[in-house]
Amino acid sequence: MNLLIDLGNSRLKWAIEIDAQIGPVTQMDYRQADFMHHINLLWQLVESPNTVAIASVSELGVFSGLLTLCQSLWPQAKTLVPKSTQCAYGVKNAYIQAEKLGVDRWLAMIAAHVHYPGDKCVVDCGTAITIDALQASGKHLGGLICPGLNLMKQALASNTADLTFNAEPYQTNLAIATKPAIANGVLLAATGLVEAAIRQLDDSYQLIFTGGDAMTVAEAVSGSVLLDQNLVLKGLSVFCQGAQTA
Ligand SMILES: Nc1ncnc2c1ncn2[C@@H]1O[C@H](COP(=O)(O)OP(=O)(O)O)[C@@H](O)[C@H]1O
Ligand SMILES: CC(C)(COP(=O)(O)O)[C@@H](O)C(=O)NCCC(=O)O
Ligand SMILES: [K+]
Repeated sequence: MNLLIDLGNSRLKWAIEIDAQIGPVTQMDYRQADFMHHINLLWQLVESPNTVAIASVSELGVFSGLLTLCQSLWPQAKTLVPKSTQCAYGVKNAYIQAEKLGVDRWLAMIAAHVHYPGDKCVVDCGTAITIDALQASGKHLGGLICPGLNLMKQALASNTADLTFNAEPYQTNLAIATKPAIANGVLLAATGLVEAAIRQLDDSYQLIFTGGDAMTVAEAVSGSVLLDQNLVLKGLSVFCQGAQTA
């Protein structure tokens, strides 16, 4: 049994994996004041995992706090902290400095390569939206980064006098009031980015969406899309299996 932990810039996602099957995913806001207490209570109910695998693109403090907690709860567990490298599990990193690629992007690409055949374009709609093109062979062609939906709305709210953050439903029509104008504007910024990226690629590339806003953005993108909410956790699972057979 393994514990898989994905620490993004907004949320912590974790799940138990048994025999390469990932169980229900728990999502938590780690910026809440009682977060450490809360996760401690939840993890006390988890029987000792063989491996704890952590992917973090978040602040070092949160990551090391979680690592310390895991080590105190399950001292026998092996800790796995995958890093982006030039090549792993058949995927070849396009970055000039391989280690600079976000490890969540790296894990999502590895999972996409292992679980889906053919050329693909992985779109992670989290705090940031990231896009990575990957040939069927595993060759990464490169990627793009832009602010995610929440971040775009926050940027407007923080840098203008009259705009406020809102939770208006996302639609694609032209709006006749401020709140939907913002919501629909940021959604179309995201879909426009994805559609512009996919236009640079051959028709063979399949879009695969993951991340908290995957459904929202995928629904508004034209063409065929696949949705897999757990690509980063699935990438961690690949690393756990690899470490067990190594
Ligand atoms: N309950 C929620 N709490 C926080 N963000 C949410 C929630 N539901 C959807 N979201 C959206 O999901 C995004 C975070 O997605 P996620 O994949 O968890 O990001 P990250 O990996 O960067 O932490 C937020 O920017 C927000 O737009
Ligand atoms: C681009 C990211 C901020 C995305 O983070 P997320 O939205 O998943 O929290 C993260 O993958 C990161 O910090 N990457 C390092 C820079 C890069 O990938 O080029
Ligand atoms: K992420």
